[in-house]
Amino acid sequence: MSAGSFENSPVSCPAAAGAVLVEARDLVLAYGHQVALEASSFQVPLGGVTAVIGPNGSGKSTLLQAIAGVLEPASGALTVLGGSVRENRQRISYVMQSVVFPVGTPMTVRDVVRMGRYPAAGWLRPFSRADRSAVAEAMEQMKVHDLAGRHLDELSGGQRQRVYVAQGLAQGHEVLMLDEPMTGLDLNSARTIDRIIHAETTHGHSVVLTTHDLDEARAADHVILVNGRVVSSGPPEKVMTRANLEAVYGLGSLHGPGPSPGESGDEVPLLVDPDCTAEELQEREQSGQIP
Ligand SMILES: Nc1ncnc2c1ncn2[C@@H]1O[C@H](COP(=O)(O)OP(=O)(O)OP(=O)(O)O)[C@@H](O)[C@H]1O
Repeated sequence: MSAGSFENSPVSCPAAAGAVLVEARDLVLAYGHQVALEASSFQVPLGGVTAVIGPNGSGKSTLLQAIAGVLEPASGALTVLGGSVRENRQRISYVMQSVVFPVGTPMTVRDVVRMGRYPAAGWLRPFSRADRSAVAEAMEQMKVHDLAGRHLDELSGGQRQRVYVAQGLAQGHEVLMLDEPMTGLDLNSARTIDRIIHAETTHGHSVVLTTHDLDEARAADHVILVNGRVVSSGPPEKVMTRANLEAVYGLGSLHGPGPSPGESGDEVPLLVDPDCTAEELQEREQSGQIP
């Protein structure tokens, strides 16, 4: 499914106007000496859905990891929820792109979802009634309660993805961060996650997700376009301009003869549907469907 909607309804419980979820100043992110995100300054508003888009390897996951406190900035300043990432870490749930448990790990769905409570409950404290009900509710929300006793190994990729999101929900949070939550999901699973995203925002929570689906990004409240740095950050209509998308996805070759957009001020007709996803465009380009 192209989520593309977040159920298409307005956020019913928006955060205070002007409130800020993330503030970055000259933020540089790196793995050792390898810089993944060059100096970038941007803001993310509190509340609603923020979509992080960009080509493969452009730094989307890296950016999420930094906001979630998994990766320390190499330099620059990063504040989340008005304070340091460290002090606000527990207010953020982070669901990785592909949580990797080694094959054969004897963990059930329930075990994995329960792990979402550990940051709050600690590893040693016995589970309280509130912990148990948070786990049960998260499994119900993500429709994995029927699978509670099954081992992770026995699940399909889409079912596993729903379990990981349930783990994030069980944590209890103000900010839910999802790395490519819709990738590889069938229509029903994608709808389930779409509904959750919508429900989160109606409760005044913020959702930050990465996606390759440009329709999904267009349905977001805020978009961050990355390509080794934050190229643009703002409302979708400001960020997802044809010029920006072409510059980042390198779609110049998709145009017919004539000046590049922006050179003449005229819109140049695209040879492909501008609404197709970046992945679809890449596939068509590779298969020679697009000159
Ligand atoms: N653990 C790591 N160690 C070293 N380099 C890494 C690591 N993780 C990512 N990188 C590099 O950092 C850059 C950004 O990677 P990142 O995973 O953030 O991209 P992405 O936009 O999320 O990509 P994709 O769309 O393929 O998921 C890439 O050049 C990648 O090779």
